[in-house]
Amino acid sequence: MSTPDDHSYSTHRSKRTDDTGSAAPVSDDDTRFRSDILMDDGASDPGSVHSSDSLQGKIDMLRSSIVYRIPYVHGTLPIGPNEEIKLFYGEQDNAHCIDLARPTEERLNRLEEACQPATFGRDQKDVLDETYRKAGKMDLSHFSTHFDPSHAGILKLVQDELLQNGHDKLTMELYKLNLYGKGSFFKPHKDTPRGDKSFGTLVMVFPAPHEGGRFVLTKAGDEWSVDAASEIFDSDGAPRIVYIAFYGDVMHEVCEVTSGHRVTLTWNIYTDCEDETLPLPREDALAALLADERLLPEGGYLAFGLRYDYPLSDLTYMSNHGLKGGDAMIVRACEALGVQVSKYVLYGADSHDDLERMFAARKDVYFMSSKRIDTSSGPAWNDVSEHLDYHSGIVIRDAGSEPLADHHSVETVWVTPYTYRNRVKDTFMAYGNEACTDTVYGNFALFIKVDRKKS
Ligand SMILES: O=C(O)CCC(=O)C(=O)O
Ligand SMILES: [Fe+2]
Repeated sequence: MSTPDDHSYSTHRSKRTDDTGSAAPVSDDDTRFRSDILMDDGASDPGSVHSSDSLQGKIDMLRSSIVYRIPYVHGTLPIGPNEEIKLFYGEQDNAHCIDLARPTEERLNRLEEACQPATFGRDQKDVLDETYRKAGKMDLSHFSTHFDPSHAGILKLVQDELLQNGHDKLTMELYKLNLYGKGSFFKPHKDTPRGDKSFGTLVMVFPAPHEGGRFVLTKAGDEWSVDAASEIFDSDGAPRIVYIAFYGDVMHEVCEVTSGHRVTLTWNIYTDCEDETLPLPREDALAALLADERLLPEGGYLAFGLRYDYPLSDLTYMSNHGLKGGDAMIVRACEALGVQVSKYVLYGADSHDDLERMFAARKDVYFMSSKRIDTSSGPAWNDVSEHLDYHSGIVIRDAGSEPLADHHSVETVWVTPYTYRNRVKDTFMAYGNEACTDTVYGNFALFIKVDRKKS
């Protein structure tokens, strides 16, 4: 198999961009961000340009050094003139073979007939709903092929782009064949994570002539699209394969195929990554900020909202080394500086009515806890705050904001916006007229403690 000849980026339509002009995710519906409350150096307007010497300038510098990369890689693989990509399918005594390098229409029609209607996962069930996904599929038990994307250099390329390292730490497993005839499509969805090591998906589109079937990816307000139909033949008409690999938390869609056959194979990508394989951080920006005594003069926390979704519902048990992209860069920067970074769960005014009352509905105040509220055991509580006090939760508020009247609170500077994407739901025992269960919601974020020991 030939090696990839390009991995150009496809059409990119940024719905929102940050002030550096990059495609970094910025404040979204699921984030809140107040960089306007840092008052000690007078830099209060988040839209203004801050000198690199100002405290706000240093915070901006750190934020922009945390690169949230394009969450997918895409390109084409040339197919040699004598190369065949044989795919066998069918039953004993009724087996067929199709060469996916140069499939004829007749063979594509036969393959289409052998496919089943494609189902998809909804509420932990496999459902058939042709208003959501109309396509043919063939499970692995019904076909086989010698084609292996890692031999074609794809594994290395995906690692370099999505893991940003040169070591072999990802693995791929062939998952399915999909065939989209005229009128077929798959509406926006995220792929079901297959275990804790789930990293993403690789889709390969083979050179079966078709029109339509654009592949659209969206993440944090940005949108990209790959028009494989126009890429499966080069300018001389030679066939090639189009590949698209993306992180598991990227929403994607196959637009309607208007003619021909769109044939894809998909692979699940798994990670076994260790910390040394993760992206290199700009630890100097973090060092400069931490060294600035104007930052949190009374001590407090630097906080970072998580920008990626994680397959584990309980991030407590996931090591920091399982984080991705820009989230992983924060951890690497801290490790390079010997600074501890911790994941905490935040419970705010929107987590529970008790907290809304306690925090006077303020959106910048949270109970911060190293543990999720323990649902399974323990005594019943009069209210959520007692519960959190028991777990040594501390109250944080945005730096420079009004202290709370009834609770000691610690100042926090958010470097990247708080997000609601890794939300946990816990039930606990509460006292009412009768003992009953109650529900509280929390979100994970990353924190660096800033100590200011007074001499
Ligand atoms: O066939 C494709 O292009 C993508 C299919 C897909 O998204 C899936 O099977 O989850
Ligand atoms: Fe998918």
